[in-house]
Amino acid sequence: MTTLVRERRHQQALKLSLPPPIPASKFRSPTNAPALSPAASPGSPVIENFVELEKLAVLGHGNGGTVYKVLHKSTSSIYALKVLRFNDGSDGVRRQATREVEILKLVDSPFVVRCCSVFHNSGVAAGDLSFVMEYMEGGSLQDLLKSQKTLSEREISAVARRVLLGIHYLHDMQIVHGDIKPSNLLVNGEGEVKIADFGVSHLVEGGGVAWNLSPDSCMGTCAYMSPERFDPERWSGGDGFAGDVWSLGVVALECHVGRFPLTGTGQRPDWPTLMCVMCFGERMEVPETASPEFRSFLERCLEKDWRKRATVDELLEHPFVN
Ligand SMILES: Nc1ncnc2c1ncn2[C@@H]1O[C@H](COP(=O)(O)OP(=O)(O)OP(=O)(O)O)[C@@H](O)[C@H]1O
Repeated sequence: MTTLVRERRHQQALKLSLPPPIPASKFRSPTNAPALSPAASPGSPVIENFVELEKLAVLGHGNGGTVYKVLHKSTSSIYALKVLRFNDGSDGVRRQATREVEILKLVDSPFVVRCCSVFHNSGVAAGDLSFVMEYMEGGSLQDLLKSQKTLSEREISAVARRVLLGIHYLHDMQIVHGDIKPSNLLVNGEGEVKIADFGVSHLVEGGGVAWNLSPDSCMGTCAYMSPERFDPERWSGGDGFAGDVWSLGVVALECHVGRFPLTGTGQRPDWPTLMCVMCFGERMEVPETASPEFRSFLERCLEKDWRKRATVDELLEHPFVN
């Protein structure tokens, strides 16, 4: 039996690419018709049979699943394979998987990690569901922060711009990502950041998103969730879209300070602590070490009242990302 070991990445410092600004208008796609099958990356084959893949290493573990580095034998191309396992009673994981498949079938953007194929019951584990995805060899922004601790404002600006373009694309398709956080922002070999993981995403059908949230139902971390998701009564619900902007603000601030920014040093971002941060005090503190443009960007993302928070369109025009 072969034992797969977790791949050791980042032995050399990873560099984020700092591309020249991309005109936002280039990626506006209000009339984009959804694709009907999972999007393959341009030029890459659709993988039709699971046996064409050979597992090489474990890339990471998430809620209910494992991600492997795999080789597509006939083309010698490398992909990432995410396997979600359904044990008896794991309704949450099943719901997550169904949602993820529905949404992956719709998306095709340079700012979103591409899914090439989906397999049901591939035999990796009982009742599993597997996604073959574009391999992001730089790992996640979380991995990058572990090795580099902080990013420069130029790097944060490049990350924020790509995430905004990705969120813009998704929102145009009425998709709320709902889980923007460092471990869901992946980096490819060119240092480009893309959005991944649609496990808690929603397709909005009129009237916004009704999140069913409680400390128990919150899958993964709640740390990047917006005030209106924590306390819908106080903030009158929210439309879902503004929550992605809040999460981006938390991520950008984390890249600057080098640790989760909404709680004190060493304090766990658990439900009661976060609830206090969201409910007390009017404004989020942004550090004076940030430049005026960055401070202004953060303040517009971290506006507690979602109706006053910046929209993605507004942020795409903000000097910090231009
Ligand atoms: N396409 C990919 N290419 C390379 N590495 C990946 C890819 N997708 C995921 N990974 C790695 O696998 C890890 C686990 O990913 P997964 O999406 O299962 O969970 P997560 O986002 O870390 O956590 P959660 O399930 O709580 O959202 C990621 O943190 C990342 O390091």
